[in-house]
Parts: sequence; structure tokens; C-alpha cells
Amino acid sequence: MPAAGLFFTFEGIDGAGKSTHIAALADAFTAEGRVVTLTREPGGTPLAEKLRELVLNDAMDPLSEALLMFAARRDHLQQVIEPALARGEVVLCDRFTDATFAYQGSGRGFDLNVLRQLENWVQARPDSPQIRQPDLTVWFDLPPEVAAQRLVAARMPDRFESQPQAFFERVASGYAQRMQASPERFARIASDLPREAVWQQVRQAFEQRNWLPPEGGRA
Ligand SMILES: Nc1ncnc2c1ncn2[C@@H]1O[C@H](COP(=O)(O)OP(=O)(O)OP(=O)(O)O)[C@@H](O)[C@H]1O
Ligand SMILES: Cc1cn([C@H]2C[C@H](O)[C@@H](COP(=O)(O)O)O2)c(=O)[nH]c1=O
Repeated sequence: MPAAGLFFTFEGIDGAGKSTHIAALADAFTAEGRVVTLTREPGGTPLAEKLRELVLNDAMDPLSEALLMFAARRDHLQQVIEPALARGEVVLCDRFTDATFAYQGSGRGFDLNVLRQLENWVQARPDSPQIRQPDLTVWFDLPPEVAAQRLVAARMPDRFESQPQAFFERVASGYAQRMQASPERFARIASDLPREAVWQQVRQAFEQRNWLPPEGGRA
């Protein structure tokens, strides 16, 4: 029987350490013989990458920002995520809808009920009464002041990365609320630790759910 598709998303404030570990997870699944689709939001398709350029660089009001995030997501789901899951692949997606609730909802103060409605429309599936949601969301939880220190050394800030620390405190509390609402979908990773200690938590989150074997556990 072909393997079932698996959809995993990675969340956290800017600089929390997602990218560092997504590549290692892709290697771990590939080593298990799985085909991996590595992708990101906003982005992942030619159209969604164009929308990414706009939302990361152009000034706009919170409703426009939220609508563009969901427009990019709709295209990404239809062109990349759903087809990959239908082929039985492992989809590793750097950010998804929890980011919209955290950034546009808690960060910008945009109406959460409108976001819930958009989530229901955009993630609707023709073959199921349930909307598409990740099988697991890995949340890299890092204090905003630590993330800011890490990013200073890393790159030029975009529209989101240049927000003040209070914005990222609201974003972090938005992630905490999303986890509280669906605890079974989340693995919280204490991320203010050395890279190897963070990786061990990430790996264990997948081993505990039997999506990866114990590290070094194969002959
Ligand atoms: N555990 C760690 N300790 C110290 N520095 C780290 C750790 N993990 C990642 N970093 C560094 O912090 C910076 C941000 O990491 P990374 O790019 O992985 O974060 P991110 O969550 O993907 O960020 P963004 O969402 O903004 O793209 C990088 O320079 C990375 O090398
Ligand atoms: C999906 C999504 C993303 N954002 C923000 C969060 C980040 O600041 C950027 C993406 O940059 P990254 O380096 O690729 O993480 O976009 C958002 O505000 N809302 C969303 O739904």
C-alpha cells in the first residue's frame, strides 16, 4: 500500500530557528525512503512568490495583508500541497495559517473571526467535510529579545522583521493561543537552547508519533 501523505508545518516568530531544522528533517524523512516536498508560506508557487514580494515589502492595511496571505495559501494548497499529499509525499511547510492568526490576528490586531472564516474557505477540501490542517505543527518558541539578537547578525529586516519587540510578544501569544485551541496538533519546542538540544526535541516530536524511527535505531 502506498504511504499516506503527511503535512507538517513549522512556526515561530522571525528568527526562532525554523529553517535551521527543516532541512535536517527533510534529510531524516528522505533517509526513510519518503519523498519530501519542502515549501514555504507566503510562497511556494510562482503566483504566491509574487504575492510574498508584495506583502514583505509594500505598505498595506491589515485586511489587504490578510487577504494576500490567504490568496497565496489557496494557490499553494491547490498547486503544491494537495497534489503532493495525494502522491503520498511528506510536505514540510515553513509557516502556514497559524502564522496568519499570530501575525495578522494577534500582531496587527485583525479580527480573528474573519480569519477563521477565511481559513474555512481557503482550506476547504472537495473530498472531506474537514478543512485541510497540518498533521503536526512544530512551534519554535523563543523569547523575542533572543530572536532579535539572532537576526541582527543574520540579514536586512523586511516589513515584519523590522517591527518592535512588543509586536513579536503579541505574535508569540497568538501562537500560544492557537496551541491552546488545538493542543493535539502542536509540538512546542523550547528554542532558547543550543542547536543540537533544539534538534533533539524536534526529532523526538516525530519519533513519539511514530513518523520517524528512534535515531540510530536501525541496523
Ligand atoms: N539554537 C540556536 N542558537 C543560536 N543561533 C541559532 C540557533 N538556531 C538558529 N540560529 C541562528 O539564528 C538565525 C535565525 O535562524 P533561522 O533562519 O533558522 O530562523 P527562522 O525561524 O527560519 O527565521 P525566519 O522565520 O525569520 O526566516 C540564523 O542566523 C541561525 O543560524
Ligand atoms: C505565512 C505568513 C507569514 N507571515 C510573515 C512572517 C514572516 O515575517 C514573513 C515570512 O518570512 P520568513 O522569513 O519566510 O519566515 O511573513 C505573516 O505575517 N502571515 C502569514 O500568514
